[in-house]
Amino acid sequence: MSVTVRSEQACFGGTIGVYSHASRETGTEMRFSVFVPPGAAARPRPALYFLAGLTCTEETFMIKAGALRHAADHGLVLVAPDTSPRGLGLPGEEDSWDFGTGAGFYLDAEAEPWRPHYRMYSYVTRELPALIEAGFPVQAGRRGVFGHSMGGHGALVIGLRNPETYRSVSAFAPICNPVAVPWGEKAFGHYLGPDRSRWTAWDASLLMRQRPFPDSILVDQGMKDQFLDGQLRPESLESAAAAVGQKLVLRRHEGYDHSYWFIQSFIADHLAWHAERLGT
Ligand SMILES: N[C@@H](CCC(=O)N[C@@H](CSC=O)C(=O)NCC(=O)O)C(=O)O
Repeated sequence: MSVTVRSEQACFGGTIGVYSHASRETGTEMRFSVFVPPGAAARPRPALYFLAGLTCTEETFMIKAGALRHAADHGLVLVAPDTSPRGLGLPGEEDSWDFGTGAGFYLDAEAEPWRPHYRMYSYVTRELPALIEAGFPVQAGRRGVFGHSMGGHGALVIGLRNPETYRSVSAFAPICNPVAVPWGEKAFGHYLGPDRSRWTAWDASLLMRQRPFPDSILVDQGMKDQFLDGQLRPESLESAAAAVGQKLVLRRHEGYDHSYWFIQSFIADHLAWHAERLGT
C-alpha cells in the first residue's frame, strides 16, 4: 500500500513527518503523523500510539504536547492518527464539534450511514499498525497506546480489548464511562444505534469489569477540567478497578484544566511509563 509523504522535518535528532494513504477501513484518504527518534534506523524501536480528542487532527498532539523531546530521549517511535475520516459528506457529519468529523470515537460503527466508513477502531488497531510496521523502523508487535479525552477513551478501550498486543496503556482526562455521559450517548447512539446493549463493548469502565488489563494503567486528571463534571467520570473507572483488582494509578491534579497545557505538564511521566513497559 502506498503512503504519501506530506512533510518530513528533523526534530530532536530524529524525524517528524505527516503522511497520507488511501484507507481500506474508512474508504477515505487518512493522515497520520510519526516521530522517529534518533538511532532508530540502526535499531528499530517500540511504537507508542497517541489518540487525540474531539476536534483534533493527526498534528495536534505532535505540535502541542511537548512529547518529542522525551520520545527522542527514550527511543520511542510516536504515531498519531487523525481522529475520524473526513470529507464524506454524510448528513450531520459537520453539524457539531463532538460528533462526525473529528469525533470518530475509536470504534467501528454499526449503524447506517456511518457503518462503512467510521471504522477508527479497526483503522487504529490493524490497518495503521500494519503500515507503520512495514514502512518505519519499529519493532513489530511491541506497542503501547495512550490518549486524551475522546482519545483517552480510545486508548483504554483498545488496551482492554487487546492486552496481548498493547503492553502499556495510559490516558489524560479520558472519557471513562461513555455510555453514561452526553458525549458518549450522542456518539454511540448514532454510530452504534439505539440498542444500548451494543454500546458496552466500547466502554472502558464496563470492559474493565469483564477483563482487567494485565499491567497497571496510568490516568492523569485535572481538577479544574471544564469537562470533568458531566463527561469524564474517572470515579467509574476507579470503582471498576477496585471491583476487579485492576492496578490503576489515577492522579488528580488541582488547578489543571482539559487543555494541552495540562498534557504538556505531565507528558514526561507518560513517556517514561510507556518506555519502562515497552523496554526501550
Ligand atoms: N471546540 C470545543 C472544544 C474542543 C476541545 O476542547 N477539544 C479537546 C478534546 S475534548 C475531548 O475529546 C482538544 O484536545 N482540543 C484541541 C486543542 O488544541 O486544545 C469548544 O468549543 O468547547
